[in-house]
Amino acid sequence: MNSKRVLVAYGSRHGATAGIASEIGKALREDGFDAVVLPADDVEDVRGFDAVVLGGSLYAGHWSGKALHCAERNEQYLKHRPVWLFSSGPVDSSAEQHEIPPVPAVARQMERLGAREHATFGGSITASTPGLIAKALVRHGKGGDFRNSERIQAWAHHIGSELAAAA
Ligand SMILES: Cc1cc2nc3c(=O)[nH]c(=O)nc-3n(C[C@H](O)[C@H](O)[C@H](O)COP(=O)(O)O)c2cc1C
Repeated sequence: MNSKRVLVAYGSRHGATAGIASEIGKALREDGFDAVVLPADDVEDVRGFDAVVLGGSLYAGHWSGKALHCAERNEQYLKHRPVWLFSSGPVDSSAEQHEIPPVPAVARQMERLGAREHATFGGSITASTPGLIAKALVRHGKGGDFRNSERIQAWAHHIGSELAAAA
């Protein structure tokens, strides 16, 4: 067991991003890290962690406010730790086809925190997603679960290898 503690925090409205965070946490635990997965709202202090992965879902071109506030609240400590950011959203295969850059607020956080990398993962809208827009999208055949476990796990193991190399 690697003694490094890694926080995987997420801002999610309906659980899709929480699922991605949980896969990242699982992959990091497989790599021997002590990975803890928490909703971004519950993160009060990151000082107990050696590294942080923070992600949020995209709505109308904006990153989750929960993830953004978590980054802002903890800025002074995140700056001194290795940080990775991710976004989740596209309900199509675009995230598989090309790299989707961070939206402007996330790009600013990358800069402020000196974050190592950003990744965009596909999102999910299914019949159980609440909200009129989500329901309409599903009705018109535009829903689906585009979270790609293989890609999520590969990114998490890549983070794990960077952290192990820095040991
Ligand atoms: C009203 C609405 C607006 C959305 N806007 C975006 C968007 O601007 N960009 C994007 O990539 N995905 C967008 N999505 C897709 C969501 O980001 C996707 O469903 C995501 O997996 C939701 O994650 P969550 O359940 O963790 O909140 C939108 C979804 C809805 C319902």
